[in-house]
Amino acid sequence: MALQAASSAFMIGSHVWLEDPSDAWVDGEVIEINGDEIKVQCTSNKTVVAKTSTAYPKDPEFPPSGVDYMTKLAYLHEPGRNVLMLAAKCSVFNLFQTYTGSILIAVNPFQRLPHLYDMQVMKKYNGVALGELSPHPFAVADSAYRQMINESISQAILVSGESGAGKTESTKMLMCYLAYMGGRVDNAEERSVEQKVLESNPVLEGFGNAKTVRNNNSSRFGKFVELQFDGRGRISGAAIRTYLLERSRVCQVSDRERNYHCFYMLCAAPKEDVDKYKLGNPRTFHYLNQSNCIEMDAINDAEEYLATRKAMNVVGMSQEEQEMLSLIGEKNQTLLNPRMINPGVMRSLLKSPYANVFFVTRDATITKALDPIAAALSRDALAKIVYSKLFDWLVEKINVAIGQDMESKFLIGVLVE
Ligand SMILES: Nc1ncnc2c1ncn2[C@@H]1O[C@H](COP(=O)(O)OP(=O)(O)OP(=O)(O)O)[C@@H](O)[C@H]1O
Repeated sequence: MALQAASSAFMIGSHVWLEDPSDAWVDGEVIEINGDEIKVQCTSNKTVVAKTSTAYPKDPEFPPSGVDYMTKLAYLHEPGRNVLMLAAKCSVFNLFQTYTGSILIAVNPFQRLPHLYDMQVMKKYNGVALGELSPHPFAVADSAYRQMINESISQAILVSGESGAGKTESTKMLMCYLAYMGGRVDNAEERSVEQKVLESNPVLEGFGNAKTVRNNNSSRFGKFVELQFDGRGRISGAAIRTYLLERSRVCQVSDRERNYHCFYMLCAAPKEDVDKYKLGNPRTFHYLNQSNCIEMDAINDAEEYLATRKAMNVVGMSQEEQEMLSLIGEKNQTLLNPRMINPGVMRSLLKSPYANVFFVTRDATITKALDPIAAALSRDALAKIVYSKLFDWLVEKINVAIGQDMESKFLIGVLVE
């Protein structure tokens, strides 16, 4: 949000922000006004002449330790926001989070800060009104939980922001807190619903996340996580609804980005699996080698493969179902309804450089040769459909494993857009 001051608002002595090519923003005091230009004595001691239209007013009272609430800022504009974030980074506890009204604005810290999200911190936020303690995702989750209990109304939390802003991480924190509040303690032997939701994440991320220019682990789908509660506020079930998976990525990858993680994981699987599924170097696959980015420093595909297989076991996927997923590399037909498509025909269709369009009538099979471009387009269209069906199937599988409670009294939904 940018509220730019009218040029006439500046007087000699006004405090202003000016954009600076090396320091991003510099602040100072107006010492001269000449028509539409102002001369500013900067706090860094240099003197700058700038157009009044490019200057932003500065709040001289802004506390160097920062503010908890954005609404406490006199001016909401780009330099003010930057200063706020800088101040937030410097403060002792209130790292990277602020409120504007009842909306929490969380800035991606790009570093792990476990001391801000551990059990002790959860205990601290339990039952405390929003705004009493420092801004935190736990405070938002607590407020939703309390309102659900006190007013007997289901709640929804919207997590919004640009790619890489930290939506997925914030959602995990919200889930952890809600799990802490509504966790079942009656059967310690059995894994709880909330545990299953969190444990299913690696599977969902393996097939729905990819490296983009902005985020090494970008979710390429929208998600609505529904936590269901009984009348006593205990979690009784959960469901994950996904929407708008980015299908084009399956067959088209820009440079510096990657296809979905699962493809690289499969290629980095232990040798016996690679041989079994007839996989190999990812650079030999057209859907993977369109981009130069194959390996990533931050992600070890071989380890991720094992972690994902483990998570598949945890969410209750049988060995046979896992094998079926692995076969996507070579035999797409296994994922299609076998009554509709003959596996042998499909194999020859996909392997042939001149794929055929075919129609099966009661009396005959009619085939028509496609030119290579049309054949490649058909192949891509098929791959996209197969992949999105696979993803939907996976989500359904996860939901069965987690267990929905059709009788639940309330729910708290977390929508990640
Ligand atoms: N609170 C946090 N603590 C530590 N690291 C974080 C936090 N939030 C984000 N990050 C880091 O930033 C990366 C990107 O965050 P995240 O995946 O949550 O973004 P996103 O908004 O969900 O992006 P996309 O829309 O592309 O999926 C994470 O992989 C993590 O490394």
